[in-house]
Order: sequence, then structure tokens, then C-alpha cells
Amino acid sequence: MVLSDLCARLIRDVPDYPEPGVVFKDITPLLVNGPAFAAVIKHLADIARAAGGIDLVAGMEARGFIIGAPVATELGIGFVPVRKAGKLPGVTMEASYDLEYGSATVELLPDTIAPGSRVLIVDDVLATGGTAAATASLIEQAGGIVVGLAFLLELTFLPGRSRLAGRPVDVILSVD
Ligand SMILES: O=P(O)(O)OC[C@H]1O[C@H](OP(=O)(O)OP(=O)(O)O)[C@H](O)[C@@H]1O
Ligand SMILES: Nc1ncnc2[nH]cnc12
Repeated sequence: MVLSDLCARLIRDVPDYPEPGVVFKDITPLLVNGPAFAAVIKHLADIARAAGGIDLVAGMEARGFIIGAPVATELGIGFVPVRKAGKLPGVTMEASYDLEYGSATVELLPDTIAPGSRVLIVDDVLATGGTAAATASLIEQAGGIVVGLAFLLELTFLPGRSRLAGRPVDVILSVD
């Protein structure tokens, strides 16, 4: 089966979660399906290989950790955790943003990214783009080069892609 079709079957719509009016895309059924999860990781790693010369994968807490860390392992490179506020020790860089439900702040330890490092950002969902744009901005402020962003799922009725300022974006599945 085509990977996008498999993902579509294994991502569950949860209406009115976490707040009324939001249709939450729950990736849990996909995560518990070993072959499907492995195929997603392999596909995202292949995107990185095609981009070439990636030094680091960055992923955003929490679902970006689930998807991004195995992609880094598959590529044999390091993983940079971008965490929600207050979780990283020491001096951090931070960026705040709004998303479909509420607002958040993400943080990065700047010394995790050597100047000039080529970084692929990986997350499960691209929705408003707030999380991804904040993450890209932090990585670039830290001296990294955002080579691209790769997502399992894009919600195309939201303006996420347009907030990423022309950086290359790959997705496995788009839904409208
Ligand atoms: O494009 P956006 O509108 O920014 O939305 C996408 C983000 O929302 C979700 O994370 P969430 O903040 O819900 O945290 P979680 O991963 O801990 O569930 C998702 O994992 C993305 O990181
Ligand atoms: N509708 C949605 N479903 C799952 N994750 C999300 N992150 C932002 N919007 C989301």
C-alpha cells in the first residue's frame, strides 16, 4: 500500500479535542503499528538523504521527539531536542507562538548546534506553522542552517507552509 494511504488509515480524527472546534489528528494508531511506524521513519530518513549533508535532526517536544529521534538514529546523526518552556537546564534561547489550541513557548540550548550545522526539522503535524517557524528561527539564531522541514501530516486548510518562509517542506500526507 502507498505510504500516504496507510498513514491516512492509521491517523484518527478526534472531534472537539483538546477544545471545541478542533479536529485532533491522533497518530497513536500509527505509532502502535510497528511496520507502519518503521515505514514512516524510513521515508523521513530518505528525505534527509535526498537533501544530503544533514548534520543534525531537530524535533519538537513531544511528538516531534517520537518521530524525529528515530529518524536521527536511522541516519546515524545526532538529535537536537527543542523543548517546551522550563525543561532545559542552563541558558536557553526561546520563542513563543500560537497554535490551533492555545499558545506555547519552545526552548533550545544554543550550544547543541555548532555554527554552520545543517539541520533537518522533523515533527508529526504541520498545522498553523507556529511551532515549526519558532523552531526554525531558534536554530538559525543559534547559527544552524535549516536545510528543510519534514512532517508526517500537513493540515492544508491552515497556513503553516506559508509561515516557513520558503524553506523546503516535505510531508507524507496532506489533509484538507
Ligand atoms: O503547526 P502548529 O499549529 O504549531 O501545530 C503543530 C504542533 O502541534 C503539536 O504539538 P503540541 O504543541 O500539541 O504538543 P505535543 O507534541 O506535546 O502534543 C504537533 O506535535 C506540532 O508540534
Ligand atoms: N489538529 C491537530 N491535530 C493534531 N495535532 C495538532 N497540532 C496542531 N493542530 C493539531
